[in-house]
Amino acid sequence: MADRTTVEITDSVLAESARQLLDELVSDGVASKLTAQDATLWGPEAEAEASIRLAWTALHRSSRPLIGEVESLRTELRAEGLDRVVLAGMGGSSLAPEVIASTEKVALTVLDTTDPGQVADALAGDLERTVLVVSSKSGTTVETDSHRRIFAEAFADAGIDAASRMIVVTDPGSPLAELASAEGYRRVFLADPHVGGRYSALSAFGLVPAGLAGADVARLLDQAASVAGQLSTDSPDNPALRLAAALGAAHAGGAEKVVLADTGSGITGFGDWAEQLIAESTGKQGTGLLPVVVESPDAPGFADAGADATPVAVGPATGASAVAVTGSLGAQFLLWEYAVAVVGRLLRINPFDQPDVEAAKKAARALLDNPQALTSTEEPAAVIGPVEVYGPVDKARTGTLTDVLREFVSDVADGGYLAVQAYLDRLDDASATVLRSEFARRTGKQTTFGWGPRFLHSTGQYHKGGHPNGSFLQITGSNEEDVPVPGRPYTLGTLQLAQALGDGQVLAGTGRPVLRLHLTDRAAGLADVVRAVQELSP
Ligand SMILES: O=P(O)(O)OC[C@H]1O[C@](O)(CO)[C@@H](O)[C@@H]1O
Repeated sequence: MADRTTVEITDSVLAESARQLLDELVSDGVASKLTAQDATLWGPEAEAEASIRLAWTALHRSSRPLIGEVESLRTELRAEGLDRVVLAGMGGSSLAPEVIASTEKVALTVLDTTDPGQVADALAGDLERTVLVVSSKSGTTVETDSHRRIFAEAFADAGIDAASRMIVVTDPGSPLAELASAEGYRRVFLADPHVGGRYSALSAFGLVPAGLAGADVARLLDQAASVAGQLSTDSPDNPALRLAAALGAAHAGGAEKVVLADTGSGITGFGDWAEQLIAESTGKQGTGLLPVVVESPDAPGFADAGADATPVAVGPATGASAVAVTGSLGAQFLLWEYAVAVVGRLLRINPFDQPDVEAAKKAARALLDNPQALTSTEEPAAVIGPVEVYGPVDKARTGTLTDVLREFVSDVADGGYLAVQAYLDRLDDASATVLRSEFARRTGKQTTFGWGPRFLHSTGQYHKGGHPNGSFLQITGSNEEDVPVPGRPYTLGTLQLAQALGDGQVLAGTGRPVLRLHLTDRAAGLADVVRAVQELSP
């Protein structure tokens, strides 16, 4: 793993335009003020929120006591034969531990889905060996609460004392903290409430699940500590200021997309974590940076990035990258957090709120309260084999799936983007991910891919609040089996559909184009959709 933490701006034009911003950031003392948790950096409107969101700058120190606590709990659990860790958590409550665990190659089953099949597969694992980490800062997130209910019932059905298998990470005083104490859950880790979800990688939210799964969390904090001094220095060599200046200058020049490719960082899946940090922090008030996570530096969107995008290497620079960021995982977490907070200042937005996420949650809740709305009225505009088409398509021109998609992509704005949103099983339906590169190659448009509802807690903020130039392709699927949510009048399948339709309504309500393809047979439908995209002209 590359240990030296650097930000190299290899594109000379970008380097030149970043220089002025960098000088301003240095002379304004932004790095030292951020380290000192100065809440005035984002203007008066953001000050109240910022004043309760900046403790992450010190987590490499303040999280130290967790190292021993996590290690001793892990030892205790292992001694009881509990070595399978399942994590229920959305967005900031699961993305960091997933990257940490994958990078260290330790097993962690992450549940950030409402797909009934995927949850059923996790339930079918060996419950005798399982602990469930329930992570939620607010303690109210519907997906996480559903997973907790489902696992509690499954443990009980298997004759296992559920409370003894529940480990909670939450903010003090949250409904989850109260429930955990009322139910006598095995262990509650209370996190620092002055750290927001997407800045919580080095807090209990990142460290507890990853550490219980076997990751070396002390090393992670050491890595972050090793770069903290550099990040707090008001100097043009400060890597976070360099990254912020490069991204800010690129945005000012019309490149609002940040295309992230791993170029040999030694980190697995860093883009998925960075995606939430960038999109939820900056994508609001009609502005922001859209993260586009691609498969490799050769993938479409990176090597052929146009004027609307900046190719950023996570790892050493390549011929195509404009910016390259190297460093160990702990160092990169802290570096990107600093950089994105500083980009918030450059874009004049509050990087610590997510105002448009709530709209989709509200729409989903309304649909759950009126479940007939999910099943009854809407007729598909077309049914093409195992694929139902929903949306404003021209029926006269929709003979084949390729026709439908051709019409849809022809409307993607110039310099806009296409977002593929798959409300499917990210393990069993993993082949859906090829749609990102297939669309990007054939349309020449920047294309993102997200699993629903996971992306709702990440790029979902940008989709609704960021630059209004996205087109949205939702993919939903029939469920062979469904999973009831104990104590709730709905199943996971109903919740999943309500989330897709709710977000679709909100997107469409802002005038953004939305097309939904519903797969009545997932495998056959996905194969047809992929084939149809491949038939679009390049
Ligand atoms: O930790 P919580 O409160 O369950 O929230 C999960 C995620 O949901 C969001 O609040 C909004 O989608 C994210 O910012 C957050 O990381």
